[in-house]
Amino acid sequence: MTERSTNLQSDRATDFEAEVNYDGEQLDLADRISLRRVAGMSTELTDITEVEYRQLQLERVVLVSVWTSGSQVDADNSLAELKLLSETAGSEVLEGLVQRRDRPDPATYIGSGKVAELREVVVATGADTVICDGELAPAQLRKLEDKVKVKVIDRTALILDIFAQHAKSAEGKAQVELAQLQYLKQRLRGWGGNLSRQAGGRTSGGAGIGGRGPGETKLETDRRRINTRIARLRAELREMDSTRETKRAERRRNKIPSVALVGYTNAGKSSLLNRLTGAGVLVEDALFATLDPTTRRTQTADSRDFTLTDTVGFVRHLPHDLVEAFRSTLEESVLADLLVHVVDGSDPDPQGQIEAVREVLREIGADQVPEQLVINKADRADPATLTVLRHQFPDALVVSARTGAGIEELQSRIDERLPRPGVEVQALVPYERGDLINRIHHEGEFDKLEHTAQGTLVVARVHEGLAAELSSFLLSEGADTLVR
Ligand SMILES: Nc1nc2c(ncn2[C@@H]2O[C@H](COP(=O)(O)OP(=O)(O)OP(=O)(O)O)[C@@H](O)[C@H]2O)c(=O)[nH]1
Ligand SMILES: [Mg+2]
Repeated sequence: MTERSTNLQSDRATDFEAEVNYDGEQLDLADRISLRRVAGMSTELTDITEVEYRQLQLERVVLVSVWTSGSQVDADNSLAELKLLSETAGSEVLEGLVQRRDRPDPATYIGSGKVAELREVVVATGADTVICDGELAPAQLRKLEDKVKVKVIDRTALILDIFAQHAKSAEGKAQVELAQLQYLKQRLRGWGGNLSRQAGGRTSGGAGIGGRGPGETKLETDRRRINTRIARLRAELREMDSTRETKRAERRRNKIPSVALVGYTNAGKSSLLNRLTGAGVLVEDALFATLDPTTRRTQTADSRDFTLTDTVGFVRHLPHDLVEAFRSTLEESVLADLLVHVVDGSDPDPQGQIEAVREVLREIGADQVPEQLVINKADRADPATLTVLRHQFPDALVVSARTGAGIEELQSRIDERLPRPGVEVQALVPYERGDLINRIHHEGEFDKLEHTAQGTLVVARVHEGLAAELSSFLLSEGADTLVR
């Protein structure tokens, strides 16, 4: 990975030749492409043996990226991230190649000279997969695959695969499958051409990709079946969303303020949730460890309740299909009273992460929600980077979920920025209504609390609902003196 392919060319040339001979023409291309069913299709649609999905057996991979803009450092960071993503998907990264171009080659993504070099690297390293850092058109994937003679996938497919591996809840699984099917549907013709058994594949010299006659019909059938499945998944997701909506509505009724932890994948959102609430949420040094939002009820220092939700992490160029599919999950953030935007301060490009996250927030319509920036991993971040970040984002807080540094400050900042209950009340609450005092404790804010012979005398700010319940115990203006 650190070594650029250009260094490899000379000393591996002989291996390359041997491999080429061994490899022959394209005869075993079909063998290298293994297939799998789309997850979940087997139960309901047992008859769809044709709808097969290229298995991402990403075992030994070579990464390829086209560097169109930005600095060398940006290009390296981007490739480093692709490496992390690939490893998260369970593969071993053998080599990384970057090509500087104005724009990706329309035919093969990388230029033709680089394609030959890539083929050499693939042969020399014994890679079985090439992963391109971008979203490639189906025709580009196919052409490149023809040339390098191993499986070629793009960043989108890689991210979809990671999500598929990590999804745990029924909702998460349905969302991932929906996104995969959307992706597959657009590529069905292209991939069908490469994979299609009934059409005889390329080697038969037939009409090829999505050819005429029965082949075409087959693709159409597949597409229709995929559409049916998509529709069913959408309906299921709507159903699940209504359950979530019921919970949300209940929180709204109780006026419990909500905070959502958002941020780049691996920034430390789950670690912060654990720090702030003691919840035992999965923390992993892996991308997209969290796919299901976890909501915990917790309290501010003055025991006001609020909810804290851990959310799915974002990444640069998050596939649009995924954002669409995860919309209901992501909506947790749109409806929050405050976003705690967690940034990994030890990342080589925190600013880039912040920008990528804000872009997704805009896409889902959460850019209107107040945002508190939190620079995490202060314990291992470079002090110079932290200085720059503090300067650039003066309102940001610098914390470490690991050591606990800055956490108290974060707690009081959350407290400050949570919406305040709007109605000021003065009431004399009889002792048998201790439940109301308790609710003010959790849902409102006391200014004064005094135990008198007649009951508990309170001056507090509460939400309208609670104010209404307190209405029979309210004191008139004149009674103000009582509390002084
Ligand atoms: N050194 C250090 N490591 C941290 C800190 N906070 C989190 N980590 C580590 O960073 C990794 C990712 O943490 P998570 O809390 O899982 O991150 P996340 O944002 O929830 O990640 P995803 O759910 O995958 O998007 C884990 O290995 C944590 O132990 C910190 O303050 N300092
Ligand atoms: Mg997480």
